[in-house]
Amino acid sequence: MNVLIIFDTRYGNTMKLAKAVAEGASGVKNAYVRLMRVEIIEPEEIINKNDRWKAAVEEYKTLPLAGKDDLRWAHAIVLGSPTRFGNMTAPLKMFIDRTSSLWLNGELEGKVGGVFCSTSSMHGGNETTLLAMMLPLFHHGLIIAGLPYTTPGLATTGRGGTPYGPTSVSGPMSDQGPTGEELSFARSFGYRIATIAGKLFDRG
Ligand SMILES: Cc1cc2nc3c(=O)[nH]c(=O)nc-3n(C[C@H](O)[C@H](O)[C@H](O)COP(=O)(O)O)c2cc1C
Repeated sequence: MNVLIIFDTRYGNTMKLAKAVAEGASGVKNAYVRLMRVEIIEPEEIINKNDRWKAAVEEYKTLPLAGKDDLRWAHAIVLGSPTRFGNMTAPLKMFIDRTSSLWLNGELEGKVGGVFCSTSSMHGGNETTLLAMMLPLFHHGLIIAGLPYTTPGLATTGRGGTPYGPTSVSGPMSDQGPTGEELSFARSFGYRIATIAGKLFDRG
């Protein structure tokens, strides 16, 4: 069974969450995991002006670009994004907006979906970004899974981690974390997504 994780990042926080989601998903028997990126739309000189963007984007660029065939390949599709004004980033939205042909044919219907994100502030879009990312997944007919409150620490977290999906709160300089607990939520989420996809699709 195939798990596709597509995400965007600039400071690297969402990338750390994405790797933890991938790690969790990989722990499920018969799970094949692809960690993929979307297009970078800023000019290189803008990225290079910020040393931390530059370092994170250098690593991000080594990941393969996601395309429509990857979406077809997947039994579970997980989207991750930094929060931008309470919403996902433009490059991730642009990627989604190019999937109309799949939507027309209902090609993604019945697959498992999930979302994760990173914000600077606790209440600056942590949950709205997750909900916004769910909307196109619903339009495509995916079956959305979140993170249940039996996940250790979720009911008491003072930072990231929501029942809608894992998150991190990176602070005003975007340089804090993800914490060990935020990463453990991301791993649990990846494991859960792959487990559900396995139950629905694994015939092995
Ligand atoms: C243009 C822009 C808009 C942002 N908007 C928000 C926001 O609405 N709420 C928030 O908490 N953080 C906001 N941030 C901060 C990022 O969401 C935060 O730094 C996040 O951790 C970045 O994730 P990344 O490390 O994966 O790039 C914004 C950052 C930028 C550059």
